[in-house]
Amino acid sequence: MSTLHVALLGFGTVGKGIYETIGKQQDHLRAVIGKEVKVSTIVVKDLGHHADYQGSAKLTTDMQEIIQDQKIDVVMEAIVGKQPAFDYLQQCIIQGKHVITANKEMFAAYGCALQKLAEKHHTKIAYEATTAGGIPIIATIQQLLQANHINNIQAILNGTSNFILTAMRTDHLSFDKALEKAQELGYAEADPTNDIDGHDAYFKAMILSELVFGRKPAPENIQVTGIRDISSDFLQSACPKRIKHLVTLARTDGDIICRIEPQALSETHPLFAVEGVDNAVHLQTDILGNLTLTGPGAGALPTASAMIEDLCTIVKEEQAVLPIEKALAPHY
Ligand SMILES: NC(=O)C1=CN([C@@H]2O[C@H](COP(=O)(O)OP(=O)(O)OC[C@H]3O[C@@H](n4cnc5c(N)ncnc54)[C@H](OP(=O)(O)O)[C@@H]3O)[C@@H](O)[C@H]2O)C=CC1
Ligand SMILES: N[C@@H](CC=O)C(=O)O
Repeated sequence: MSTLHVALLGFGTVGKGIYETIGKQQDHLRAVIGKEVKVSTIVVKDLGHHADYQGSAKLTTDMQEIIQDQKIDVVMEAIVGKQPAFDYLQQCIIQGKHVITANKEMFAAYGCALQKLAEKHHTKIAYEATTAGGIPIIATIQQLLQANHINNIQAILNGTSNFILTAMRTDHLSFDKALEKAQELGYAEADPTNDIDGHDAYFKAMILSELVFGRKPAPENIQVTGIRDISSDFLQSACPKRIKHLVTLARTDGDIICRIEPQALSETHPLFAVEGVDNAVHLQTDILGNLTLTGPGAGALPTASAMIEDLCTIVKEEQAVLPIEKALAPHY
């Protein structure tokens, strides 16, 4: 049986989740894609953070060990920020490697450029984990858009914010205590201001906008407010409504509008019951009608799930294309 060689970029909450899940799911992966999946190299920033590492993959800080290794088929990226992630992934694609990313900040800025580069080099780029954690929202939208138009999206896209708002309302935790808990559970970003000030939800909204509408909203049509100033008293006073950190993305009169802000939702709203770390995306489509997907929006395993699903899709798409290419090849 042949081997699929995988490299990991990042070995924090998400990187470790991928590594452990690939290890545990070997038999299942072998059955699904017909290959042994081997993580051969892991790139981190500081080896000192990994003194207790005992895995079999090589741990290094030198990205060239991935880029120059011709055996590596797929690079799964889970590091932080736009750079050096964008440069690293460009170099991987140029070397013919497939790329899977969870890095929404980088992908919101450079997703289109990476997709074009991947097309040019006949490689694949997958980004399910960038948006709504483990919910297969990117694959669902890609499937839906073949026949439908989506005109309006309402969503909860930040697990940390939803976790904090829920814990403050139901467990009467202070804002700081709830944030601390979200950090311990691996939900929050390295810099949690991205979560609580709405930047993380903004990155995800931009990724959805490019996918659904083919472009981002004009800057004057984007409004972002986080949850930093919300108090327990305010949450209680809104009852029986619930305050949710809501993303609204809509096409109106040729413009795309994006609003990200706390809103009081009544019991009949499709996102009213989305609690804790869960995310949800409510789509209004022209043919299907309304569709709501809900599920874990952050954390090691939901994110690993999204990235390993991407891995399987990439391998299966390759396997489907190869026989066609062979059949189309000239016979001499
Ligand atoms: N946590 C979550 O629930 C989710 C996270 N994401 C995204 O996944 C990515 C990773 O998140 P998470 O695992 O939580 O973050 P962590 O902070 O837990 O881990 C980040 C990892 O990236 C490594 N790293 C950072 N900068 C560099 C660099 N310049 N070169 C090489 N390695 C680097 C760190 O190395 P070292 O260990 O040496 O410090 C660490 O291993 C982020 O982009 C995040 O937005 C997406 C969906 C969900
Ligand atoms: N920090 C993010 C992690 C997943 O994208 C969140 O809380 O949603």
